[in-house]
Amino acid sequence: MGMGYIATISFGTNTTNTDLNTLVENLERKKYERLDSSASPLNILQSSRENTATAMMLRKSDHRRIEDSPDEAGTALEREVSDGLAEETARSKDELQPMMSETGAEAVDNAEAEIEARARSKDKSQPMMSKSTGAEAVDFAEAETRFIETQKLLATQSIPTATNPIVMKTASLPDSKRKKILVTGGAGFVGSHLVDTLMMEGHEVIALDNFFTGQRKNVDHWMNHPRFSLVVHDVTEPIMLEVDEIYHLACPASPPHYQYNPVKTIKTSTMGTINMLGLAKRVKAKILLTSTSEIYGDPEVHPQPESYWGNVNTSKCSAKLCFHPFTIQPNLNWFQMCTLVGPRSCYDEGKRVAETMMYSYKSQNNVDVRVARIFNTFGPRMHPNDGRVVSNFIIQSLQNKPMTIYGDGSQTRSFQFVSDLVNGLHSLMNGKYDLPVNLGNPDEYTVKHFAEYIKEITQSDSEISFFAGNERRPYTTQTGYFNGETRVEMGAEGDSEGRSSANDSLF
Ligand SMILES: O=c1ccn([C@@H]2O[C@H](COP(=O)(O)OP(=O)(O)O[C@H]3OC[C@@H](O)[C@H](O)[C@H]3O)[C@@H](O)[C@H]2O)c(=O)[nH]1
Repeated sequence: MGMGYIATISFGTNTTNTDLNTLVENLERKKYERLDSSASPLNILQSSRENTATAMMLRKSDHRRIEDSPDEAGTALEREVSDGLAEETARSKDELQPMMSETGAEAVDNAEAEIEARARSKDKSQPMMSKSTGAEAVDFAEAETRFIETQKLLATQSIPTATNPIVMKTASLPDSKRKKILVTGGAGFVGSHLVDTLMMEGHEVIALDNFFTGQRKNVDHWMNHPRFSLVVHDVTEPIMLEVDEIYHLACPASPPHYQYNPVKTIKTSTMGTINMLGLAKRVKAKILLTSTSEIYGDPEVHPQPESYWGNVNTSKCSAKLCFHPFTIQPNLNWFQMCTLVGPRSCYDEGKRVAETMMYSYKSQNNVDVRVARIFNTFGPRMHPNDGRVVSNFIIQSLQNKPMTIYGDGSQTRSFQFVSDLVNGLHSLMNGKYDLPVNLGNPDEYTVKHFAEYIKEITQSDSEISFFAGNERRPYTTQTGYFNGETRVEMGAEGDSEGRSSANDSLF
């Protein structure tokens, strides 16, 4: 290889029939938990019926805790909480004690302090209540104990909700190892899975989202957790936070979503990235940008290594007349958009600028940067109306509606499972390699083949219909290693800093 690196990462979970089958199940909303592949970090989220039941009961009782009904402190809890719950709580306490994190301990300290303060204020305002009968004093002490137990439980696991029935148990980390991590786009499809991983590792996580495509329900299960914060904010506006790491994911990624408001999309990639880089510079945080395979444009090199310069459309749509369905929208002048610049320009050019910003801040301000170029990704929490090919075909086939192929279906894609992507992002952030890295799957399908495949596994009666379109681009990561490990293939000459060692393991 001529110069520098060719760094290509591939992952252990192939896009197998099993993955696709399970995705179908997800979209049918049958069994969320079965979606996790064995390589997935989510496999430690196994839902235990017992824990779910316990936590749900605790949640119920927690809602009635002391500050919610100060007049009934203790006695209400005593009446409401069943003996079964008391037993479960005691058992949970034993199980969870070794997992207690510093933060958990802090939460308990706070809870104890709060209870003391409330008890003191009760002494002053309602002396009769605390001192009149011994029975009430006992009630209060028991309520206090239960409240502390609840806080301990909260500090080590998520609260199941109707939309997220899985209990997520977290690890504990000492202060020295626990990081404060910002995930922009943290309530989105990929962002929320990343949040899960970081929370389970025991870090303090701030998910920042403007809810354009993200959804609160994706992080609902962390909402009462003492180490989690959700900030509703648009990255195009600056924000002051103190963090150690920034995963900058915020940007609509599905073509219909990012083309819906192209000006907003380009603002998000440019102003949003500047704002996050400014924050990283100020607080000396490491920052990872999620870029895209689309920065390669309509690639003439296939599959694409990171060293490829790309072939981005800078003039016009390549079709004579574009009827790409997602461009025909009421508030979009689709004809004008398709004839002035490439229909994907707002996204692919935006991400190219964002990458340039990352390396400018690195060279000029010494910001520690990482850049991941993400290829087509699917998995749980993908919105049914996401508009990307995987969810479109699955929904259409399940509903026996025509499956919409844009163009002749000869364009190719590789599809990666979301947990593999999250593994890759996490590894990239925690490794030393700081040049752009492709994150995807080397398995390649034509869109037509993929439609037939989905039709077959869903046993659908859908017709496969072809729409006029301008889609030619093939996206597939250049295959490096594909043996179940995350590896990098390196050029023999190494880079400017002298890193070489061919076939080094990256992470
Ligand atoms: O219903 C559909 C949807 C899509 N397609 C086609 O299927 C192919 C894949 O399209 P998708 O909408 O899934 O998305 P793309 O692969 O083009 O980009 C996607 O993956 C790379 C990411 O970086 C991008 O952010 C993401 O949008 C395209 O050729 C598209 O035209 C159809 O034929 N029918």
